[in-house]
Amino acid sequence: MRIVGLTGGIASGKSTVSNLFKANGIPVVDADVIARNVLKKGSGGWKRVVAAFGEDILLPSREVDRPKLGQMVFSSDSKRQLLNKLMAPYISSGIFWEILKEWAKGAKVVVVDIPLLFEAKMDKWTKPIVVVWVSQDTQLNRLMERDGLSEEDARNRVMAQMSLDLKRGKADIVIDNNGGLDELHQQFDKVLSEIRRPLTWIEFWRSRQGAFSILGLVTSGLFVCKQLN
Ligand SMILES: CC(C)(COP(=O)(O)OP(=O)(O)OC[C@H]1O[C@@H](n2cnc3c(N)ncnc32)[C@H](O)[C@@H]1O)[C@@H](O)C(=O)NCCC(=O)NCCS
Ligand SMILES: Nc1ncnc2c1ncn2[C@@H]1O[C@H](COP(=O)(O)OP(=O)(O)OP(=O)(O)O)[C@@H](O)[C@H]1O
Repeated sequence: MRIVGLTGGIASGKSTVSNLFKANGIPVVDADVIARNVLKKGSGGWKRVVAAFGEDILLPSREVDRPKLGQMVFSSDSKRQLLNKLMAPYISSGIFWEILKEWAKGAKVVVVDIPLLFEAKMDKWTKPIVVVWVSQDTQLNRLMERDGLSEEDARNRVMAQMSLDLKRGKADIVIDNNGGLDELHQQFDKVLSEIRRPLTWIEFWRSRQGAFSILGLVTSGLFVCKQLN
């Protein structure tokens, strides 16, 4: 199986690109969705985060007040690192299980959309790595517009991540998303054909089909040996 890493910065356009993958029949594992489930009321992650940050971060429904927690962690490095440390094991195991589900369904290619792919050092598990890049001005403008944030809050969120220029340097494929959606679609078509190229042998052996082939080979090898003895 080919595990494609999709990353970028906040509001650089990862979800827009992952929707294009889904529309083309490629399954996407979304780390933001997994992280949201980790904070669902009563879950293990919720308990650890409430124990560390206090009940002040809860709404009357006892769900986490996400904007409030966001305000806290994006304006304090130490609080953000604490939240990352508490949630990381749940997020990485959630990603692992979602990939395993796709493997069991027989997917040959899966895209994992992880905003903090490099920061969390998960890049070693994915190949190729696609970075959705925009200039900092475009990023801030799109973030302020989409989430209704002040410039200061938007900057805090952008600064909480590795710079997009640094991520761009680590990419196998770069999507420049500064232009309009038409330009994005044109670049996406090229990325799609790259992602769909035939699997390498290693990727094939990692797929469900490959694993069953190995099992079949080993079983028939054992059978032949038994007949010879
Ligand atoms: C702080 C929280 C509650 C704020 O929730 P909110 O609904 O406002 O934002 P949302 O979850 O939609 O995230 C939006 C974007 O913020 C960025 N972001 C989220 N968490 C972090 C973080 N810890 N460090 C840097 N950037 C982050 C990502 O680019 C993400 O796509 C939430 O982001 C969270 O639980 N973060 C910690 C989990 C995490 O690391 N998520 C990233 C998945 S790898
Ligand atoms: N090429 C484009 N032209 C204009 N607007 C765009 C383009 N690409 C994305 N956008 C808009 O920019 C905003 C951010 O895009 P998107 O939500 O896909 O980013 P993201 O990287 O997934 O963000 P996050 O990290 O917060 O999940 C959205 O409002 C989206 O509609």
